[in-house]
Amino acid sequence: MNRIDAAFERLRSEGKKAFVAYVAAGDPSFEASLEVVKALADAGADVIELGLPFSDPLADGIVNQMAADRALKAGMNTPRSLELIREFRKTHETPIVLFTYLNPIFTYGFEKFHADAAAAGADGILLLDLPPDEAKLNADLAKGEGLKHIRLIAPTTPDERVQLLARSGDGFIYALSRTGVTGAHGVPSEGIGAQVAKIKAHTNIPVCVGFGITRPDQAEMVAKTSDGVIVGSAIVKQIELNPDRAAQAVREFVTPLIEATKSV
Ligand SMILES: O=P(O)(O)OC[C@@H](O)[C@@H](O)c1c[nH]c2ccccc12
Repeated sequence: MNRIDAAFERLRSEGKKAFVAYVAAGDPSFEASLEVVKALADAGADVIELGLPFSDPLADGIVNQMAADRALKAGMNTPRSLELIREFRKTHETPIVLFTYLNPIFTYGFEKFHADAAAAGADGILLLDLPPDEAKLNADLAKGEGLKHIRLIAPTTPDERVQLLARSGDGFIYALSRTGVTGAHGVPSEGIGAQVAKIKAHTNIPVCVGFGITRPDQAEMVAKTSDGVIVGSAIVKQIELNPDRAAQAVREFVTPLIEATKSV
């Protein structure tokens, strides 16, 4: 069974909510990033969203932009990102969603990318700038390789597209807590519960919420009204601030966030 499905099945049977952690592959270096990803898994993250660094990350705020930049400067690219997953898989089974934009995988080659990502040990893909209407090829390739195709739904997504996205969703739905780019600005509001309910009217797969979650009290609030909490920039900021002890800093930072998510 796909590791993402297995993780959510386990969480459902335990009555627990998911903690999904995002970092950029190769930030601040290949070796340090591998330690960070392992630290996230060891701290209890249920799913790791691994960003394949891209030079023009249009949906990312400054913290994630700088992380992608650090990774690219350290020599990260698509083959090295897949290599990082392969290394991680030697010791860990935590599911990995490979997040990126269309350009890097267009350059790499769609077919080769899906096949190589699956062979490396990825479990899902999230292609930010690929709308569902244009996604047939990638969705079919993902399916053929046993990869979950994760869909994003924004607060501004019109109702008929919420339905389309929710029904074509696979693994879990990523619900954005607000509009704009990734980062700490703009905290999630209680209104997110209504958005999650709207999505759940069309699908039985889990709905996780991300964007702007930085503190345990926010994680707890979001966990109460959804199936999982996604945190990115706040974790990435720890890498930025502690490049020489990134894994340890990340582990210390996520532990209370995971506890808050699991307290619900
Ligand atoms: O950084 P935040 O606000 O905690 O949001 C999660 C986010 O970083 C991660 O899921 C992600 C990284 N880049 C993205 C681009 C679009 C959507 C989501 C993402």
